[in-house]
Parts: sequence; C-alpha cells; structure tokens
Amino acid sequence: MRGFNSFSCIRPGNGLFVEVTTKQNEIRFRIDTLAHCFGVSNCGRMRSYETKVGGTKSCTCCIHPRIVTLSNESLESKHSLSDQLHSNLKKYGWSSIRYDEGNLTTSSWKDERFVPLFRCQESFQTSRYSFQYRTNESGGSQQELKQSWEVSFFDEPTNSTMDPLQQEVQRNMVEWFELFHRIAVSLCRHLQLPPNILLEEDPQSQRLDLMRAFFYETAEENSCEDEVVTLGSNPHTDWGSFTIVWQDEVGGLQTYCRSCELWTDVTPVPNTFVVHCSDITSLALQTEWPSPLHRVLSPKHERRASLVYFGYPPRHLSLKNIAGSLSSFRDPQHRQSNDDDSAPSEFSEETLECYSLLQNQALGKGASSAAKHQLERIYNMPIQQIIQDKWQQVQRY
Ligand SMILES: O=C(O)CCC(=O)C(=O)O
Ligand SMILES: [Fe+2]
Repeated sequence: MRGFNSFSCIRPGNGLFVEVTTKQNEIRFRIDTLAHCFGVSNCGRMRSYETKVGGTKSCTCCIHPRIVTLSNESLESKHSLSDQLHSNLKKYGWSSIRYDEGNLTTSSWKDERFVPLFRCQESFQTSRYSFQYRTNESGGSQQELKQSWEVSFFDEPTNSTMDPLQQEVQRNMVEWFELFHRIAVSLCRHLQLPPNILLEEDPQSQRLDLMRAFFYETAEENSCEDEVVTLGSNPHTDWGSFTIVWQDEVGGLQTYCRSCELWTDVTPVPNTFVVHCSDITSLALQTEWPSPLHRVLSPKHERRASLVYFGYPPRHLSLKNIAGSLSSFRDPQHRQSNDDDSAPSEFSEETLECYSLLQNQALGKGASSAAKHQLERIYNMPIQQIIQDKWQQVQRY
C-alpha cells in the first residue's frame, strides 16, 4: 500500500483491528462485525476510527490495563508498581488491582454473605453508621433493576435495637466498608499522593465515604447487539475521589472508550478490584487522569453481586484546596495564588460535559446545564455541600 509504513491485523483484547502505520501517524480501523465472527463480544457496531497513539484521544479500550498488586511491604521497592498504577489511571482512568492483606479471597462473598444480607430489607441506624436498603433507583433515564444496601457515617444519638438480620447487615457492611477504605488509603500511598487530601484518613473525622452492596436483577433478553439494553446502572462517572469496585464472576461492568465510541467489558478476574479515578480527582488534576464513563448491563441468567466503595476527600475541603495541594505536591515550585478563587478556565464545555459531577442529573440525559458554569459555581464550595446537592438530583427509593 503506497504511503504506508506497515499494515497489520491485530487482536489486542476486545475486538479486531487493522492497524496502518504512516510516517506521521498510526491509524487503526476497528472491525466489529468481523470480531463477532471470531466470537469476540463487542457492544459497538461496525465503525472505523483514527487515533494518534500517545495523543490525548488515544484508544483506551483495545488493551486492558495491567493488574497492579497493592502490598503493605516497603513502598520503596514498589516503584515499578506505582508507575504502572499511574500509567493505568492516566491512560484509562481506571486500573485493576489486587490487595495483599492476609489471604484475602473474595470467592465466597456472594453465596455466604450477599444472600443473608438481602434477607433483611429494613433500613436502620446505629450511633455511628446509617444502613439504607433500597429497591429501585435511577441516576438517569431508566429505572435500574437492583436492590442495594448502603452504609455511611451517621453521628446522631440513637437507641434503636437491631434484630439478628440487621446485626448480620451491620457486621458485613462495616467489615467491607473498613476493608475498602484501607484499600483506598493504600492506593493513595502507592500513588504517592499527599495524605488527607483525596481521602479522609483521620479516624476522628466523619468521612463522607459510602459503601454499597448491589444485587442486580436479571433481564433475560439482554443482548449487546440490541440498540436498547437493560441497564443495572445508567452511564455515569462517579463524583468522588476514587471508587473501588468488586464484582462477582457474572460481570456486566463496562467502560466507555471515548475515542472509539465503544463500550468495553471490564472482565471480572477473581480476587481483584477495579479502581476508578472519579470526578473530583480528575478535575483537581486538571483532567490529567480521566474519570471513566461506565455502566452496568443487567445480567441475563443469574443475579449479579457487586460491592462499590465511594471515597471522598475530607468534607470541608474545596476543589480549589485539593487542586492546590496536588499541584504543589507534584511540583514544589508551584505556588497557587491565594487571591485567585476562580476555576481553571482552559477546559472546553465539551470536556467538562463528561463529568456527572458537573451535570444536573435531575434534568435527564442530554440536558445541558452548562458544565463550565457549574465548575465555577462549585469550585470554592466545601465538598460536603457539593455532594449533598448531587444527592438531591438522583432518585432513590
Ligand atoms: O456495580 C458496579 O459494578 C458498579 C456500579 C456503579 O458504577 C455505581 O454504583 O456507581
Ligand atoms: Fe459508578
């Protein structure tokens, strides 16, 4: 082929590509219909795309990020892992991780812990935590077929008593909540982020963090080839600092590759977790790490179990405080001027529209609520207030 350096056919992960290299650029054509002939599952239709490898719009779906093990051993010997984690988050906005604490195995969680958990369906509070049971909810246009338990902090005196089923909920949810918080703290250490900026690490302070256990109901006809799929979770980005997800072997979590315009499966791997960089971290890092758009397909045959931990920065900090701490941490020469309270103005409306944090989710899909204006409005607000306003926008029952 005249004008081209090389021409090859590759199949790096989910999909089949024809890769053409020229002197200036690398162009890939994705051939999804052929991918189906090879038994590769894909949710996109036939399309071609062009990408400059290494550019900001490079493909993020054709190769899955390498799994990184977070270990409590000396961090000095772990530089290569930390580099891999940085590189995954920078390129994909997410990474798969293993957490090296004791002999952590997650294979029994669904049968031994989820099933008893959902025998109880009545919300309750203790003097430290609130436990909420929900059936349906919607973060977008469609109702989501799932039940969930949520644990969050609560500090009002209460003298209610728990029945044995509620005691079981408390035991499981608090154990998971604290385990996932330790994973998130370990993640921040591996990323060499300053303490107490993206996560509340002071045990005396009340955290904004949440932990949710989901049971997704089946939708038998669900198929990726259909235009309309039944979703257990509508497409969204997470609002906080980091999200940590554990999913059972049923799968269904997908991330969106913006340059290929394709949904890609996040394939479950036993004893691993998925970390998402969420909106606050992404915005505070000047969008250097993307906040991945993701969704969950309803399972076809068997209920799907997942645990999702939503980490938040300390409640009194603002995006401006967090951005300032992260930039001076990365670049000690950097001094943020204290009298400039305005949000960074270099981001386009198109870039900022990708953040659920900056959309009014009460208005439904496609409604424009001027993301740039929203960033300016919230830039100096305490995170607690921003998140309280966001909860008003999503419907939960
Ligand atoms: O259940 C999952 O795997 C992810 C759910 C999710 O993205 C969310 O609740 O924000
Ligand atoms: Fe999410």
